[in-house]
Formats: sequence, C-alpha cells, structure tokens
Amino acid sequence: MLLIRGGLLTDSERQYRADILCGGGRIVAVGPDLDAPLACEVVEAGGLLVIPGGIDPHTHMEMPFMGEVASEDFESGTVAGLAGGTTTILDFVIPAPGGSLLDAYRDWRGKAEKAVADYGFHVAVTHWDERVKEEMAVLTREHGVNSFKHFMAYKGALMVDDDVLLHSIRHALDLGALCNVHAENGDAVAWLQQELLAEGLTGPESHPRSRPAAVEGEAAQRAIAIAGLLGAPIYIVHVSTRDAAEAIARARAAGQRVYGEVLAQHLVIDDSVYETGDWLARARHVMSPPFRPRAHQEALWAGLVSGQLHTTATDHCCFCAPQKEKGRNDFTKIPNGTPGIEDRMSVLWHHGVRSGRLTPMEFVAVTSANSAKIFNMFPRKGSLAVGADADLVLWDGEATRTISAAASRQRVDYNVFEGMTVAGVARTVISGGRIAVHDGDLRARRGDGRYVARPCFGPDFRARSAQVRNAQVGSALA
Ligand SMILES: NC(=O)NCCC(=O)O
Ligand SMILES: [Zn+2]
Ligand SMILES: [Zn+2]
Repeated sequence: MLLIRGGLLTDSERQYRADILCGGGRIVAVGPDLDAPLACEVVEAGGLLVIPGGIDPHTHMEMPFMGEVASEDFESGTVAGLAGGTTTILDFVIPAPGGSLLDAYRDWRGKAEKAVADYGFHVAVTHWDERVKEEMAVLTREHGVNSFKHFMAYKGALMVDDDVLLHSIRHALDLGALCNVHAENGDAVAWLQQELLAEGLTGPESHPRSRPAAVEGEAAQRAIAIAGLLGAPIYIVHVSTRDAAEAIARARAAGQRVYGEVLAQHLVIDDSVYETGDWLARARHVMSPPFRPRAHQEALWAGLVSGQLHTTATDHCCFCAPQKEKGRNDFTKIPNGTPGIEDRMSVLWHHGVRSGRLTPMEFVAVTSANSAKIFNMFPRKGSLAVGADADLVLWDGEATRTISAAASRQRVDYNVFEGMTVAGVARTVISGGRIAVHDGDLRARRGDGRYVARPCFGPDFRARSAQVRNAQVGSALA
C-alpha cells in the first residue's frame, strides 16, 4: 500500500488538503490524517499539489507513416510521458490500406505490451465496406474500443471522403462509439501542394502555405455538419485555428455535442518557425495542421478558458533528422509530426496556470478529466475519487526547468520547446498505485502499462437515448 500524506489535492472541481491511501492499484481512502497501515510506504507530499495523472488522448507511437516509422515506441514514449506526469495515453491504430481493423488492433496490442504506463486505442477507419462495419462492432463489443478516427486529409493514403464519414459516423452512433476527425480538406491540400511544387517552391516553408486556416475551417464545419445531420457527437483532434474553434463554438451554441482538442505545441509555437533556421530546423516543425500565426493561439487559449475546447494532447509523432531528410527536395515528402508528450503538462501549467489563464482545476480538466469523460474512462481515470486508478502526480507548480532534447527521455533528436523555461514539474509520478518516477529516477518497468478497455455508450450517448425516448413519448402523447 502507498500513503500520500500532506498534499493539496486538486481535481477538476476543487482543491483541499487530505491524504490519499492507495492499494491494489486503486485509491482506497481519501481524507485528513489517514493512518498508515502496516508495511505501507509513505510519501510526504510536503504541500505539493496532488493531481490525477495526465491523459494524452492523441499519440502515435511507432506509427508507420509517409514511408517511415515514428522513432518513439510504446516503451520509450510512455517513459517520457511518465517523466512529464502523463500516466495514460490513447494511441491510434492505423489499419493497412484496405485492410482489417481487427488485424491492425491486434498488431497495436502486441506493440504496446512493452508500455510502461496505461494505454488505450482509437481505431482509424480509412475505407468503408461490410468487413469494416462488422469489425467496428467486434472492436466495441469485445475489445474495449469506444472511439474511431477519420482522416479528412492525407489524400491517397489515410484520407476518407464524406461517404465514408457518413457510413462510419452513423454506424458508430448505433454502437455507442465516438468518432474523431482530423479536419483538413485533403483535396485542397493536395491541389495547393501541386501548385507550390509547380512553382518550384519545394522547401518546408511551403508546408503551411499548402494548409491555410480555411482548409481546416472548411473540414471542421463539414465534419460537424455531417455529425449534426446524423445526430452524432463528434470530436475534432488538433484544432489549430480560430476558424475551426469558432465552428465548434457555433455548433455547441446550437446544442450539438462537439468536442475540440488542442495540442500543447499549437498553443505556444507560431508559424515563424517556418521562416527561421536552416532546412532541418524548419522541417522539424512540419506537422499537420501546421503552426499558425499568433492570433490563432489566442483563439485556442480562449477556447480552453471558455470551455468550448476541451482536451489538450500532443499528437506525439517523432521523426529524427534522417527521416525528415526524406523530404529534402520536396516538402510533401517530409514525414509529418512533432514530439511533445514529455512536456505537455509543464507547458500547460506554465503558459496556462502561471500566466493566469487557467485555474489549477481547469488545468486538471484539460490535461486529464475531460479526456477521461469524453472517452468514457471517468472516474476510473482523471479523478481522485475512492475507487479510481491510483494514477497520481505530486506536482510542483513552483519548480522550474528548461526544456531540452538532451535532457529529455523522448526518443527523438530534437524538442520543439527547446530552450523554453517552464514552471511546473512532476516530482513524483504514481502509476497503478506504484511509484513510477521520483525526482527524475525511473522506477516503472517495461510492461507495467495496462490496456484500458473503454466501454461504449458513455454519457453523450446516454443523453441521446434519453432524448430519443422523450421524443417517442412526446409523439405518443400528441
Ligand atoms: N499530425 C501530424 O503531423 N502527424 C501525425 C498524423 C496526424 O495526426 O495527422
Ligand atoms: Zn492528424
Ligand atoms: Zn495524430
């Protein structure tokens, strides 16, 4: 057993002083002055915050993408996450073109066995046929998958058209599963890419020009319109523009269940990275959607503060210099992606809480609790309640560190936050009731992570069932 004594417990609702007792991987008691049972390990929190372990709902460990495989694997990636206070990730299963969702899911389960922290999966739908339909049902019924991903970009690879979106979102609704979309108009991107290349504009600075804000705004609105037509909730990953954030806010104001995710990188890095440094420095920032002019960042922060955007993630997708070099003569061949998992919590604390934008409770909401709720893991994850998984972070909001690739555990040769000094350090990280990291010392082991099965028909779907029932009763009475 493990007793955390003298912490300032901080969840998404409140802050209070209490002790937490963990046993069997769960929180078993919360209260003032708890007694330590015999042979119980005691951790003195010394007034530090005790928060639920972070949840990164968007990662790509060892993802095959654009002819490369992302350099971070499930072991190194979850170690890096733990070091920064993230105790659960949701990664993306990507089926082979035209291939089986179930085969891909089994493949990802195998790769993730070496994870050091907990993980679950969204499964991508990249085409539509009867087998996909049946396998979505099997994944939800038998394998604890309650979310499916759709790429509206990456034409000729992962992209789906509106027909696939309609079929998949409709079917997912029946299954009680939430659909995610990468919202960028892939046809427009491909067309703009060809225009730029034809003009001889082959460098990484052409990447953001091929994916202007309107390309994201259009796709977000289209995905929202399709989901609205079907009466389905929808989750938009990596919202990077005011255009998409406003589309989400408009739909929510009209009563639609739309959720928006923001990346730590997009919140604090702007598009000047494509104009400075050498080719490699610029290529290292090639990700989709790209970094944006600063005005968009303020819209993203405003979305988090107002509650119109809900989660923070990293889209952690690492490619080292030789991999980025594949696009030396053609920016469309630079593998897309940036790292971030180790630094998300600190970046959110520093630029969110320390800057006065977010309260500590809102910090917990956007770094863990909201993801847990949206993806139906709450209160097992994202909470400090008795019965919750004992995934906890002793968070030192005053301590500072300067981010650098050299001092990172991420398996990649750069860090997009390089040189940034941030307040907010994960002092002790507890995963499944055991100390996983203490003052930088890794104690968790390969394989300690567990698969998190997530049931379907979370709160969004229960609300909808009630609505449908009420409508039926209403029409019967009319
Ligand atoms: N985001 C990115 O550039 N790479 C990973 C794939 C995706 O999420 O779009
Ligand atoms: Zn994406
Ligand atoms: Zn992604």
